[in-house]
Amino acid sequence: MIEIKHLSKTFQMKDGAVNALKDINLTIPDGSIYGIIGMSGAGKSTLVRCINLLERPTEGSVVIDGTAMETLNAAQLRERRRDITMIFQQFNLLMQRSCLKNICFPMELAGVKKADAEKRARELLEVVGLPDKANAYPAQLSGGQKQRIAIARALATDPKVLLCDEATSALDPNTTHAILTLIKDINKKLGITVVVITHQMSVVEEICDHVAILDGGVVVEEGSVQEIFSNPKTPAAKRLVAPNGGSAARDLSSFAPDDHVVRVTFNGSSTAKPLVASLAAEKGILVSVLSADTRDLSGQCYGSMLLKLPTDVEQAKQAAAYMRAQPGITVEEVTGE
Ligand SMILES: Nc1ncnc2c1ncn2[C@@H]1O[C@H](COP(=O)(O)OP(=O)(O)OP(=O)(O)O)[C@@H](O)[C@H]1O
Repeated sequence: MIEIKHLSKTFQMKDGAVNALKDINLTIPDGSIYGIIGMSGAGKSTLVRCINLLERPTEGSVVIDGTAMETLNAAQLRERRRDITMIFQQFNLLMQRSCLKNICFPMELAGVKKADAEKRARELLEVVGLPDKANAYPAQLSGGQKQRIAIARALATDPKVLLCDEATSALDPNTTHAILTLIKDINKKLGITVVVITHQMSVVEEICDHVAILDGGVVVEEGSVQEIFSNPKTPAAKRLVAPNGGSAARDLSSFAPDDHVVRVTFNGSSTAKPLVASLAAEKGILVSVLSADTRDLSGQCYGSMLLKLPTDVEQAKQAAAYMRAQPGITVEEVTGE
C-alpha cells in the first residue's frame, strides 16, 4: 500500500517559491490501478516523482508498505526503487543498446548474473509481445513497441509498483489502447499496483479503478472512478469528466422552434439496453438524436442527449413516458428554452 501523507513540494526559484503540491493525502491500495489526473501544471509529474523520491518532498511523507521513503539513505533508496519502477512518455530507452540489453540494464545494476538476466529479459519480451525484437535497437521500433520494451525493462526487477507518467501520451489511439490493455493485463496477472499519471480522462476511464483529481497542486476529488464520473462535484472534476458541461449542447441550427425536443440525462443507466433503439423496438416510436455527450463506464451510461420527439402529440407523450420509466434516466422538455 502507498500512503501519501500531508505531502507538500515547494520549488524555490529566483523570482519566488512555486508551491507545486500542497498537503496531498492519498492511499493507493495494493493491486489497484490508480489514476492521478489533472490539467497541465497541476503537479502530476511532481507527485509521481515524490512517490519514488526522485523528488524529495518539502513536507510530509510517502509510506510504501510501511516504510517512509524519505527516511531511507541513498543505498536503501536505490534498492527500494527496484520495487517501484517507472515508465515515461518519451520511453527513456538507451538508444545505443539493443532491446535485450535495455531490459537487462536494471538487472545488471542489481548484480544479476548475465545469463540469468538475459533469460529473464527474453521471458519479458514474450510478456510484452515482442519476442522477435531482442537484437533490434530502439530506433528501429515504433512508439508502441518502444513503450513495450520500456515496460519489459520496468518489470525486470519484479517490482510491486509500476508508475506510469503520461505513458501513452505520445501514442495514437489504437496504440494507446494496446498499451493500456498490456498494463491492465500485467496488473491482473502479476498483481502489480499501477499508478497512472495522465491528463486524459479516457485513459482513466479505460483502466483505472480509483482516481484522484489534482488541480493547482491540491487533490480536489478522490474516489472510485465510477463515483467521480457519476457525480463530479468540483469545477476541475467537471471540466475533466465532461468537457461540454456534462450536457449535450443545444445546436439551434439543428431544430426548428416548433420541434418537440427533450433533454435525456443518463445517470448510471444500463448501456445493455440502448434507449433510442429499444424505444423503436418496443414501442415502434422513432426519435432523432440531435446531439449527445454520453460516456459508457463499466456498462453504465452517464451524460445527456437531446432528442427530437415525433410531431404526433400522442406518440411524443408515449415516448417521454417510456423513457421516464427507465431506471437512471431523467427527461426534461427543451422546446421553448
Ligand atoms: N524542477 C522544478 N523547478 C521549478 N518548478 C517546477 C519544477 N518542476 C515542476 N515545477 C512547477 O511545479 C508545477 C507543477 O508541475 P508538474 O510538472 O508537476 O505539473 P504536471 O501536472 O505534471 O504538468 P504537465 O502535464 O504539463 O507535465 C508547475 O508550476 C511547474 O512549473
